[in-house]
Amino acid sequence: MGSAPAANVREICRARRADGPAAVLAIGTANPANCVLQDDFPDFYFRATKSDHLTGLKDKFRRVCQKLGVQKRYLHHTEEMLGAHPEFLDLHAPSLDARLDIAKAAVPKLAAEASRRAIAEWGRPAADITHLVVTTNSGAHIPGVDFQLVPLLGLRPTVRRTMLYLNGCFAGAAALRVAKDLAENNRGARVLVVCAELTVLLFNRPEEGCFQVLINQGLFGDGAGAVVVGADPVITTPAVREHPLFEIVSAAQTIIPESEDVIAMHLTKGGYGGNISTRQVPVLIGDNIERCLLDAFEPLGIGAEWNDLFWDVHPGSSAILDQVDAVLQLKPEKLAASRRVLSEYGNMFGVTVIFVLDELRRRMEKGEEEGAPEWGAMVAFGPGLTVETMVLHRCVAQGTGAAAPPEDKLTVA
Ligand SMILES: CC(C)(COP(=O)(O)OP(=O)(O)OC[C@H]1O[C@@H](n2cnc3c(N)ncnc32)[C@H](O)[C@@H]1OP(=O)(O)O)[C@@H](O)C(=O)NCCC(=O)NCCSC(=O)CC(=O)O
Repeated sequence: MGSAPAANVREICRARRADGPAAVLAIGTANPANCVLQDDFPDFYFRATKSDHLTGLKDKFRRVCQKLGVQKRYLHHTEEMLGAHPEFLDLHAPSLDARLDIAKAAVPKLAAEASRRAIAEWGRPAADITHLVVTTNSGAHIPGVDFQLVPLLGLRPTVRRTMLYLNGCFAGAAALRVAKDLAENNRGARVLVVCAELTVLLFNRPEEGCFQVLINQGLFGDGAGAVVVGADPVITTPAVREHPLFEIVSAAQTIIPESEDVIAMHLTKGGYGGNISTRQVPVLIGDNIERCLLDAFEPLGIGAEWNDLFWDVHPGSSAILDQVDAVLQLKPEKLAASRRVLSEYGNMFGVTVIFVLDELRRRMEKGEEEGAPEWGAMVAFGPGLTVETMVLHRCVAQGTGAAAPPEDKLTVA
């Protein structure tokens, strides 16, 4: 077989790339049924862990719970489940296998629920998904959630899967970044991004002197988010047309220098161990966020008037959002979507930015996003201290805000 001249190979590569930018075509979310109210949670938590005698610690936990910006969360684990696993209440008992078994069964189901919603909104058959990018911190299985999702969703066995484990809270943004590259470099690709988290690996009994346990129990929630990403929106039939919501214009990731131990977690025999330097995290984010944003926006020639943008900031806690507000001098409503998601669902690791994107879309459709900004930023934080930055462009609404592309931007499959 003769080799093609170099120029032809370049042509072939070019022809395989999409014409336009990757865009968010649909979003789906899901949570477990078990809803816990933050006001009731200290009573539940200290009762379920047989720790009611630690009255001082319970009072402290109550104070911490009030400071996080969370009012409600959804948790897969229930009092009955904890009752069936006394080993979960002992920081030093081996419980990893049991926790992983729970995650193995439950994460794919929750991930599938969010995915089905995204695919239904997208309007095309699941078999049209060409690539699957799945991310979770809740599990360590091979084959993983990505593999389980293929039959659960009716995806093709040839769907090209990428599984991202243990990316902490930047997992959702990282998966979207990967999806952008896949969509733009494979003409016609339709990438399903799925992010799912359960906190059963984090659950532990309160202990004097262990502040991290209090943060883990008070802040994090369970959920799944799914996004269909693709370039060059398509009309498959007159009745079915893709509706891009946000174009993903650029995506970047940065390590904050000397931050290796700021957020560090690892699997232990008792579930997740590790530490989040809760006092340092907001400060470091405040010190670095503007530089990350300037690096993202300046090359695009977009002015850095931060109040002219819409914002999807990972709501790590209200202290983090307050710091972002203060440094960027944002108007109070600018982080409303992030604050609402934190309040209603807690910090769901990488899933949270997908919920915020969904909330932003809803606010835009209802005309609640002041000034209807065209450009926006997604900012996510995670281990080390890593910052993911994404520049988004809202696809301008036709009438309702349910964004539809102009006819000349549509291609027919
Ligand atoms: C922890 C906080 C809620 C504390 O809030 P404030 O600072 O406003 O309140 P505060 O100083 O009065 O603290 C409330 C109580 O907690 C205690 N306290 C606070 N920080 C502490 C610490 N690091 N160690 C021990 N105790 C601590 C205080 O002494 C006080 O106790 P007393 O009441 O007894 O006096 C906040 O600092 C915060 O939200 N930090 C960021 C949280 C975070 O890192 N989120 C990211 C999650 S990770 C993520 O999102 C990404 C990922 O995982 O990848």
